[in-house]
Amino acid sequence: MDVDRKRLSIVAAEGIHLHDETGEHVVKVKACTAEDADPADLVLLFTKAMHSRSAIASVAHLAKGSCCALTLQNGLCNAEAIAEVFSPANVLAGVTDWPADFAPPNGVAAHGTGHVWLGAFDPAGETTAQSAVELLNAAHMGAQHDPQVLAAIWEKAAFNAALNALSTILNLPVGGLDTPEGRSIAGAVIDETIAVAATKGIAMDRVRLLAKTDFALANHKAHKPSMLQDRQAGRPTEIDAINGEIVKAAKAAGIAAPVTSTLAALVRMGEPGRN
Ligand SMILES: NC(=O)C1=CN([C@@H]2O[C@H](COP(=O)(O)OP(=O)(O)OC[C@H]3O[C@@H](n4cnc5c(N)ncnc54)[C@H](OP(=O)(O)O)[C@@H]3O)[C@@H](O)[C@H]2O)C=CC1
Ligand SMILES: CC(C)(CO)C(=O)C(=O)O
Repeated sequence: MDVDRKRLSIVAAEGIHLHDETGEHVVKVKACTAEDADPADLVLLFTKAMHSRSAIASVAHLAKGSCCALTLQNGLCNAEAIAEVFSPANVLAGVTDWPADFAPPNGVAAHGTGHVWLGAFDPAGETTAQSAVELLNAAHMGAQHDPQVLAAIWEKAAFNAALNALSTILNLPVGGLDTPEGRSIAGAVIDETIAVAATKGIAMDRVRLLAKTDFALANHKAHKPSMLQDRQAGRPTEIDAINGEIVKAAKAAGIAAPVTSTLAALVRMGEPGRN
């Protein structure tokens, strides 16, 4: 499902052209707008975070019976947006580190393999979360059920608040951040986010998060984070849903998050319409 009718008609006619390390694959799919969508077992919300509310509202007619909705988007508050439309027991949330770029008009360029970690938004949804894991693994997505998925979502937000924001400010792919300065700024954002999450009772795993950051710096050197892709295409970024939500939570808890907040301000200064 998409909002762009021209793109939908190309995808419907020619399929999605997926380029990965094994070559090019053409995947035929039914492509349609939300109003033409058939009843579904699982809806995956994969817009940018600022479009979550409108996208999920457009599929409200699918939120019946046991139909579930899963977000693997970056940022905080996407699952909450889904839960305004779907019953909380049918909301699944998680994160992914699969790196990919949209290759217009109907292509996707994948830059290496990745994983998915997902869990239930409400304890009543844990069995459904397991079924979603099995479904994604039938498509070799490297999915795992994570009963502490809120911590994983905050860890991903910390990762993105550091690397996506820095990469966007510097106009450099991930490999360009692999300097002592880049690592030090990323480490400060990670520590600030851990402190904010702790005030909400969320225990982030600092060692795991630093290891993921190291892995990205070493292995995803050519990847342009989605925020940088948005900036280069002249689109608004997800800065409010990532750094912005961390800073908002820090303020609510009465603690400082100066590095995360400064990166947010620098990214906002370059948003479309600001200059
Ligand atoms: N790219 C990556 O490698 C990764 C991305 N993510 C996260 O995944 C999410 C999606 O990212 P990505 O795929 O890169 O984003 P893109 O911007 O490439 O794709 C989002 C698509 O959603 C469309 N869209 C906008 N509004 C609606 C709507 N109301 N209904 C249906 N479709 C809509 C957009 O259309 P239009 O272009 O016309 O606006 C666009 O085609 C983001 O949260 C991102 O941070 C997470 C991990 C990796
Ligand atoms: C690909 C990945 C995991 C790292 O940059 C990402 O989340 C993004 O690009 O937004």
